[in-house]
Amino acid sequence: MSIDSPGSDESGARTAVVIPAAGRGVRLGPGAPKALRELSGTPMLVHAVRATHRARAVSLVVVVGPPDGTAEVRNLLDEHGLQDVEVVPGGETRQDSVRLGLAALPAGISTVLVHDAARPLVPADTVDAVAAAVREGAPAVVPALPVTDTVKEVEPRAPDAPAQTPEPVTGTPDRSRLRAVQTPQGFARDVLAEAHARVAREGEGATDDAGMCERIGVEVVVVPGHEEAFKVTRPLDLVLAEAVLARRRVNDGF
Ligand SMILES: Nc1ccn([C@@H]2O[C@H](COP(=O)(O)OP(=O)(O)OP(=O)(O)O)[C@@H](O)[C@H]2O)c(=O)n1
Ligand SMILES: C[C@](O)(CO)[C@H](O)COP(=O)(O)O
Repeated sequence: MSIDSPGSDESGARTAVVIPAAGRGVRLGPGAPKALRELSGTPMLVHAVRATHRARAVSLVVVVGPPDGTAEVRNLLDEHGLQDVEVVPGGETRQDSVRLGLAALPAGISTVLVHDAARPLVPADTVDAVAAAVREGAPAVVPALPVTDTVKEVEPRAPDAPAQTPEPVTGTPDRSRLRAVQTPQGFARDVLAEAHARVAREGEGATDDAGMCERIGVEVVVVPGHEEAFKVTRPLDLVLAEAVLARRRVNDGF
C-alpha cells in the first residue's frame, strides 16, 4: 500500500484487507482486549495494520474493533498515523466480525484478504503471495505450514470434567497430509460474501473463513505460510513475538 503500488492489477481491480480485532483474548489472560495489548510498546493491532500496509497488493484496510471500543481503536490508529484505515464495530464471534467488516467494503474491491490482528508479525511477502494467488484465479487461498507435532484425534472429555481426565485416542491422522493454517486468507470477494451469507443462514460456523468456503463447495488451495505469521494466543506467544521483534531490530541495524 504505497504510492508506487496502488494495490490494483492491470484491470484496476483492487484488494482490501479486513482485520478482525474484536476478540477479548481470554487465553492470553486478564488485560485489555488482545488487539490493544502492546508488543515492544506498540499495540498488536498497529503492528498488524502496518504489516498489511507494507504489502504492495493492498489498497484498503478495514479494522473490525470491539463493539464497545471502536472510538478507542480509531484514536489509537490516528495516534500512529493510520488515519486512512477504516474502523467498524465487530460482533460476538470472529465469524460475525468478519461478516461486518465485509459489509463495510466499498464497490470496486474484487479481492479480499482476512487477516487476524492476533497475527501481528506476518511478513508483507506472505500477504502479497496470497493476494497474487487470488488474482491469478484461485477463489480461496490459505497460507499454511506443515504440522511439526504428531496429531491425535480423541474422544474429548466433558466440558465440566477435571482437566487431568484422560481422553481416549480414536485415531492418528497421517501428518504428511496436515497443514496448520494462518492468515491472511485471500478470496474473490463475491465468493467470501456468499460463504458468509450462506453459512450464517444455513449452517454451523467455522473457525476460519476458508472453512466457510469449503462448506459451500468452493475449492480452497494452500500456499506456503511463514513462521512469523504465528497467532498470539497464549502468554508464551508474547515472549516469541518480542523475540522476533528484537531479531528484526538487530537485522535492521538498530
Ligand atoms: N468476536 C470476535 C472474536 C475474535 N476476533 C478476532 O479474530 C482473530 C482470531 O481470534 P483469536 O486470536 O482466537 O482471538 P480471541 O477471540 O481474542 O482469543 P480468545 O479465544 O483467547 O478470547 C483475532 O484477531 C480476534 O481479535 C474478532 O474480531 N471478533
Ligand atoms: C483464522 C485462524 O487464525 C486460522 O488459523 C484461526 O482459525 C482462528 O481461530 P481462533 O479460535 O479464533 O484462534
